[in-house]
Amino acid sequence: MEDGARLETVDGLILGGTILCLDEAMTVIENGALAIVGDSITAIGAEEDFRRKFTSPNLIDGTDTLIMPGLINSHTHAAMTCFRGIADDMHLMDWLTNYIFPAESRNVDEELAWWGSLLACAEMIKSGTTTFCDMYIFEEETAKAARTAGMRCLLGEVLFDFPSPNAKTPSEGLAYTRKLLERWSGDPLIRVAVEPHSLYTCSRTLLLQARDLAEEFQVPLALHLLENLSEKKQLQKQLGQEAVSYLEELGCLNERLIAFHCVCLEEKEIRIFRDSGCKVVYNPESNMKLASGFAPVARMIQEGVCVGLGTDGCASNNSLDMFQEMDTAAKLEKVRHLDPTLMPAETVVAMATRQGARVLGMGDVTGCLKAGKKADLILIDLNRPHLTPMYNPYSHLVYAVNGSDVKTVFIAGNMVMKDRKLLSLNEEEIMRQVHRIAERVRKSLRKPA
Ligand SMILES: CSC[C@H]1O[C@@H](n2cnc3c(O)ncnc32)[C@H](O)[C@@H]1O
Ligand SMILES: [Zn+2]
Repeated sequence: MEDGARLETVDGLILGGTILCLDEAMTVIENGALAIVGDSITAIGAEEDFRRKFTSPNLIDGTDTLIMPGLINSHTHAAMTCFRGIADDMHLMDWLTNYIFPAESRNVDEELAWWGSLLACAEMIKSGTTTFCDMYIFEEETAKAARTAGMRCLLGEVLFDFPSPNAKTPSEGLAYTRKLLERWSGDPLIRVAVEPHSLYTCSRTLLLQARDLAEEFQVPLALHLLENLSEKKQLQKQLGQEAVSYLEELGCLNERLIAFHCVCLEEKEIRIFRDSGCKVVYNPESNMKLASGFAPVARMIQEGVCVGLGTDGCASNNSLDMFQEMDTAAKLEKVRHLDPTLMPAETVVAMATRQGARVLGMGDVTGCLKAGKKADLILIDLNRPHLTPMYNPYSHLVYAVNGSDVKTVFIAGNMVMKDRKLLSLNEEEIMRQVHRIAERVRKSLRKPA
């Protein structure tokens, strides 16, 4: 519009700041501006132009901020915030079978799933995550919590051969998943996946039923895969073949498969994953803490596998801060191969945004800033000593920024945090409730098994 002409009113308008679009061209706009209408971005451009074109009742000053797509935590177990620090410094199978599974069977109920998921949402929004992929127990509670928080989510009830606190049999787990799929169908923020836990906890029959359900609803099929060498060896013995060839035989290898961890994926299997469009989520902090090993992440990316980034749950990380995860993701491959050129900052930021969205089947919706995409974005405060000066914004995001530098967060056009104040959640009340739940968890640990 020309000077003097009427300004167009938009629902939200950010003026000023450096915008990182994270589109294919990795567009960066200095002194940028962004307009929001409804749940979507309608325009991105120069501050100078936008001041002459737009006005809004919700004007945000972006000066001295980095504006980027909200981060995507592609693998977590949200309600496990209630088990943060419950058992550390042990091997995966010891940790899982002797500590985590028993603690879960004694304590996980709808109440824990609800408050634990709300706490996770609070932690994630406060550290810049706008979308997460979840696997846990009583996922209806997680869905409702994410909806309350205003977060975008792909989630699924965990499926096991053995009873979970929510499903006495695998059939009950599948029926619960079907209900989730039906109930949340068409929701603007919540999507449902079918999520068998792993190849070592699910029978062939259960995996085939899970595959069929995912096929029927055309949704992702997500599972833990080859998390460490002992799992690989156990599966070789149990199945008489490699895990990936077993998944191939079961007809699970397609563009809807999401495999978490993949520490022990071989070269040949990386190419099979690429050719069948399977997606991978890299969890470096969990892999380090449980000493699971080094996933061949740089090789997967070089070969063209779509790889996202995830924190895993709060009992194996023990934080949901994706900035911390990006820092580790960038450094671990460097030290492993003694090659500092591996996993450059731009690649890691793309994993936590655009590629994460593709992994979750949401590439058309979120993961980059572009007109037409949903307005899922964060503003990072640069006016801080540890972020001064800034030569390269990607370097800053990976090596210098931490979650508490996130100032303001929009998801689907709604402001869910402003100037570090959560607008969709009551942080104090959530922490109070989780303290209360932790008391009963603590007592249950003192009882003999
Ligand atoms: C995640 S819901 C199902 C089940 O998985 C357990 N779990 C948490 N983290 C991991 C991991 O890294 N590998 C395997 N299983 C994991 C969780 O405690 C639940 O019981
Ligand atoms: Zn996990």
